[in-house]
Amino acid sequence: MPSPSLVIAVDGPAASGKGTIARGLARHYGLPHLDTGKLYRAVALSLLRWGGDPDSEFAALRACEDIANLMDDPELKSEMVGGIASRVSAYPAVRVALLERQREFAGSEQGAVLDGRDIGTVIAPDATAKLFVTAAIDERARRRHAELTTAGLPVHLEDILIDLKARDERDAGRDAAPLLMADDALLLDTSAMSPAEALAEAIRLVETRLAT
Ligand SMILES: Nc1ncnc2c1ncn2[C@@H]1O[C@H](COP(=O)(O)OP(=O)(O)O)[C@@H](O)[C@H]1O
Ligand SMILES: Nc1ccn([C@@H]2O[C@H](COP(=O)(O)OP(=O)(O)O)[C@@H](O)[C@H]2O)c(=O)n1
Repeated sequence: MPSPSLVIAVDGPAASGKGTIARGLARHYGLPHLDTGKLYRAVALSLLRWGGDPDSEFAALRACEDIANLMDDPELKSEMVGGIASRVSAYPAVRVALLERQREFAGSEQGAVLDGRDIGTVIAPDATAKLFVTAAIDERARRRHAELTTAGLPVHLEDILIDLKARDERDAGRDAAPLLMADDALLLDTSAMSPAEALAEAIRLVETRLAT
């Protein structure tokens, strides 16, 4: 049985493997998992479907009202939606609109695993264990390319690389909750690891936190 309030924060840049690790940690410790990137992607998709302007904070805020039925939409995975998500997620009003449900999830009595960009810094600053997952940009681009190709989306590796670099810069450079490694986070570079090796190392790092 997991500790009743075990909360694990997993942050990192796009396609670093944080979602795979977060899902694996949730399975290992028997905890519920929230992929917070899906919330921002759903806002982006809602905006796209309705024809709202991503340059308008007001339009992006309106798009937040209409995301419940988009959470399992296959189009969420596209790099186009990811790119718009990284633009609308820079708006403070959008971050505030999505804050409470993430805090509630992180505060659940049964504990939780959340992955995103600002989990260890803003959403769950008191998390039991914080991991900052990263990987070399070329490796991340290869992984995302393989993922999207397997899903049947026609994409070019060079375009993915350009998109990921732009998204990294936007996510790290914004004023509102930028992508930032928390002071007390543990770094996990998965560049040369298989998914199974990365999960084993993540469990080892969480255990070191639980032991202290
Ligand atoms: N260590 C790894 N080695 C190779 N591929 C990986 C590894 N970790 C994840 N992947 C694959 O890379 C893609 C992106 O991983 P994901 O966990 O979704 O990243 P993120 O949540 O950081 O965007 C997925 O297709 C996943 O299966
Ligand atoms: N906690 C979070 C999660 C995602 N995001 C934004 O949402 C975008 C999509 O997030 P994601 O986690 O689905 O992206 P990937 O890492 O899976 O490519 C990111 O580029 C961020 O701009 C955020 O700002 N804060």
